Amino acid sequence: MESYSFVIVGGGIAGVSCAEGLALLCPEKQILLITASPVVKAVSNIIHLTKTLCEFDVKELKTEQFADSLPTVSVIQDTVTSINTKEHTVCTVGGKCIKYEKICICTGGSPKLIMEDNPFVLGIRDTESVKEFETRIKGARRIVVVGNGGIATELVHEVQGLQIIWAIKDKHVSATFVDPGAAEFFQTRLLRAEDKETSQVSSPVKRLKYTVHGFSGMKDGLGGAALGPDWHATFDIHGIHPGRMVTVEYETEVQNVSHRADSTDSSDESWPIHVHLTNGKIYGCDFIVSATGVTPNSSIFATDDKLILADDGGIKVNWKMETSIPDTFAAGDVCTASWERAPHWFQMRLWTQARQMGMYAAKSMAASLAGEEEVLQDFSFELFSHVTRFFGYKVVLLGLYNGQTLDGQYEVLLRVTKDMEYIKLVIKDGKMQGAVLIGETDLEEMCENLILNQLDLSVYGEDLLNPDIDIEDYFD
Ligand SMILES: Cc1cc2nc3c(=O)[nH]c(=O)nc-3n(C[C@H](O)[C@H](O)[C@H](O)COP(=O)(O)OP(=O)(O)OC[C@H]3O[C@@H](n4cnc5c(N)ncnc54)[C@H](O)[C@@H]3O)c2cc1C
Ligand SMILES: NC(=O)C1=CN([C@@H]2O[C@H](COP(=O)(O)OP(=O)(O)OC[C@H]3O[C@@H](n4cnc5c(N)ncnc54)[C@H](OP(=O)(O)O)[C@@H]3O)[C@@H](O)[C@H]2O)C=CC1
Repeated sequence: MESYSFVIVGGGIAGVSCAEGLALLCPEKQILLITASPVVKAVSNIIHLTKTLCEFDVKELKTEQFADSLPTVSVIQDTVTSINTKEHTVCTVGGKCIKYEKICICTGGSPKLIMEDNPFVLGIRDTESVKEFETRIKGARRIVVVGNGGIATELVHEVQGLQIIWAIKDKHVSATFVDPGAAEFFQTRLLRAEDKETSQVSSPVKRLKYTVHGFSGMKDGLGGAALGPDWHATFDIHGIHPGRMVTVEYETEVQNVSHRADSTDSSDESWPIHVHLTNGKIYGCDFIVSATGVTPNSSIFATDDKLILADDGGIKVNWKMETSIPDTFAAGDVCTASWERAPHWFQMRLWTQARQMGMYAAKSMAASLAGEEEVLQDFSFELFSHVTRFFGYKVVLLGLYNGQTLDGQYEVLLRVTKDMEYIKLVIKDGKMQGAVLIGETDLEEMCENLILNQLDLSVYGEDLLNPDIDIEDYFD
């Protein structure tokens, strides 16, 4: 039987970062990456904006290309069906059984759709699903987007040439990421009717280009690795009309859908599907995008011993990224951080965290193989940090940026310059707990430091955000 020191399951950012980390830390050990997808996702061109905040490009590499780049890493494209944790063996659909000493599960997540099996309900996760979306949108006049997180926020801004009904449970848009004030700040760009390409709001794509040649889909219907920054940039996601129109339906959910011709909406057109919202409105549309979160792929293969799962379905991991089963680690979207967290960090299923967890799992696995007891936790778990783009603006989120875990016991310092910047600082007992920085604020480094060092800022009061005072001078 083939045997490896380390086996990693999954070729997304978490699995690839884990493999790269192990190759670096244990150059004499053999590593195997098993992935259902024909391409793997690797990080490149990392730009550190602060200690914890970084931007990077994502490359899609064919499995052979990735294996060629690291001499001790082998890659097979296959689907894992079972892991025997006592025997330390992993078996695949392709009939392979492989022995390992340490294994890391990085199988990601799948879209959690509002209606599984309804052909008019699409989820977006990997290249294949965006291609399906691209095909469907070509002839579309109207779509209903359900969900109020990352994908929905990006879609309503990027999709052109058709009417979008955005149905959200909350009182404001993009609630997974921002507060009502920031949502208000986005409003002009959200409702702008003209074609984005002819307006000033589009920003150049600096990062990822997805080109997957000869990608003929996945074995066993398993999804590929998740998309990430700028995923929409290389797909043609235009409907048939010029411009676009977004109607937001607030505080509502989808009650049911019907295909009946007698379901009527306010238009006189005929539609293949009608969406009945809990607020009583009915919208006919060409299809529905369910951008309603992810379910961790934690139970897609058998294990002899039961992996303990968290309430959200993720595999519980401790601060060393160890699961409940010895020699079995997990990282990325599939796992749920179940250690006592630093006060300003929490888990969100993001690209950045998948990378940090994959790299850190590698460190832990290497130490475990070497019998080293002590592993220092990575600095990145000290502070939640995320940088992205919403509605054409740079968005930086730091620490408890929405007052998470503070039970409403905090103050907010705000500075808003219409169409330019939105800065929100979350302060408790005079100390900064979090920040939302939208636009080119250049404040990320200072805010990061102030959250980490918990300096008492009471004496500065509102001067902290006084545009006439260069507050960075205070803290040099
Ligand atoms: C449209 C979209 C946009 C996003 N944008 C951003 C963003 O701007 N910023 C950000 O930080 N995050 C973003 N994310 C989230 C980010 O992409 C994910 O959090 C991250 O990629 C998760 O990485 P992962 O390696 O844990 O999982 P995945 O990327 O899902 O990889 C899982 C891998 O496991 C393989 N696999 C699954 N089951 C098996 C099996 N049984 N056997 C073998 N292989 C298996 C899969 O084929 C895949 O290769 C976005 C996600 C989506 C869907
Ligand atoms: N730029 C970025 O950083 C991006 C990040 N991503 C990441 O990719 C992953 C997938 O994105 P996405 O699908 O948008 O997931 P998110 O977790 O970001 O958002 C899911 C949204 O759907 C809502 N929701 C859940 N169930 C229902 C339901 N039955 N009916 C109506 N609304 C519902 C959630 O509300 P509630 O929370 O109240 O349940 C939430 O608003 C996430 O991990 C996300 O963080 C994706 C795109 C861009």
